Amino acid sequence: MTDMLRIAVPNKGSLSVAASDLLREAGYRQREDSKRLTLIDEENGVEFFYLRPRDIALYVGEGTLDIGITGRDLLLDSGAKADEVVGLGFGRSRFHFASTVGAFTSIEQLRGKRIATSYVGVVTDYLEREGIDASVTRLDGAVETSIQLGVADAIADVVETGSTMRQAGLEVFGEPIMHSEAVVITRSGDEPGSATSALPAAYETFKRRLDGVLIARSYVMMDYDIRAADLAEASAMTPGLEGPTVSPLHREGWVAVRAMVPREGSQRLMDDLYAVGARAILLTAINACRI
Ligand SMILES: Nc1ncnc2c1ncn2[C@@H]1O[C@H](COP(=O)(O)OP(=O)(O)OP(=O)(O)O)[C@@H](O)[C@H]1O
Ligand SMILES: O=P(O)(O)OC[C@H]1O[C@H](OP(=O)(O)OP(=O)(O)O)[C@H](O)[C@@H]1O
Ligand SMILES: [Mg+2]
Repeated sequence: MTDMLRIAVPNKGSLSVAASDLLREAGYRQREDSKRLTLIDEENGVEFFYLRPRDIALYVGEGTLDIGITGRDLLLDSGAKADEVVGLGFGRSRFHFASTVGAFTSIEQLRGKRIATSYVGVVTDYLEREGIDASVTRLDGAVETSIQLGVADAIADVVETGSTMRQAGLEVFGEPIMHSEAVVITRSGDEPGSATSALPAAYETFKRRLDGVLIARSYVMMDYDIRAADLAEASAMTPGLEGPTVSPLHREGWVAVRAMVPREGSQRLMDDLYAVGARAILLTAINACRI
C-alpha cells in the first residue's frame, strides 16, 4: 500500500468530467458517484483523491500527493512548488482583463484602478511585470458582476467562448494575460524517472498510458497506395513518427504506405495525397497506443 501512486483529480468544475474520462480511457478505475472523495485502483497501484482544482497544486507542491490534474492558470496562481509535466488539451481558456464596453483600451489605463479577480496571484505577477500599480481584490467567482455593483473598475477572468462577458455587457482589452488548459503537475525538483525521484514506480506506467491516450486522440492512421515513382513526394507529406511503413503491393510498380498523421488537417492531407497520385486512401482512428 505504501507505494501507491497518489493522484489528485478535480472533484467539480470545468475540468472534472474530462479529467475522469481521460483517466478511464487510460485504463484506470474512476468514481461512479460524483460525491465520492477517494478511490483506490488496486490493480494499477493508484489512489485517486478528488479535490478542488484550486487546492490541487498545493497538495502536490507539499508532496502530500504525487501528481495532480489541474488548470495551468490555477497552478501559476497558487505559487505552489509544482511544475507542469504535460498539457492535456481540454479546459482550454484565455485569461483576460475586461471592463464595461468602451471603458478601457489598454492595460496602461489600469494604473490606480480597482481590479476584481479570483486569480490574485496571476494578476499581481502580471501587473508587477508590466510595472502597473493597481489594487487587486479577490472574489470567489461571478466576478463579471462586480463592476456593475461598483466594487471594481475592471476584472480579470477566464474566457472561453466569451458569452459570459458579453452577457454582462463587458469586453476584454489588452493582450491575453495567459492561455490555460488542464495539465498534469508534479512536485518541483522531482525529476520523474531519475534515481532521486520520490515518485512511485507506477508513475512511469501512468505517464506512458497518458501519452498513449493523448496521441491516440490527436493522431489518426493513414493508409494509401502509390506508384513507387511517386513515393518520395508522398511519404514526405506523411513522415509518421519514425518514418512511414512501406510494403510491396501485388500490383507492379506500386507500394502501400502506412503512417500516423495529426488528426487536424487530415482531410486536407488526403486531398493533397490524392493530387500526387495516392489512391485507396484510408483514414482510421487509433484507439490506444504506446509510443
Ligand atoms: N468556461 C470554461 N472553459 C474552459 N475552462 C474553464 C472554464 N471555466 C473555468 N475553466 C478552467 O477551469 C479551471 C477552474 O476550475 P474551477 O473549479 O474554478 O472551474 P469552474 O468551472 O470555474 O468551477 P466552479 O463550478 O467551481 O465555478 C481553470 O483552469 C479554468 O481555466
Ligand atoms: O467565456 P465563457 O464560455 O462564457 O466561459 C467563461 C466563464 O466560465 C467560468 O465561469 P463559471 O461558470 O465557472 O462561474 P464562476 O465565475 O463562478 O467560476 C469563468 O469563470 C467565466 O466566467
Ligand atoms: Mg468557475
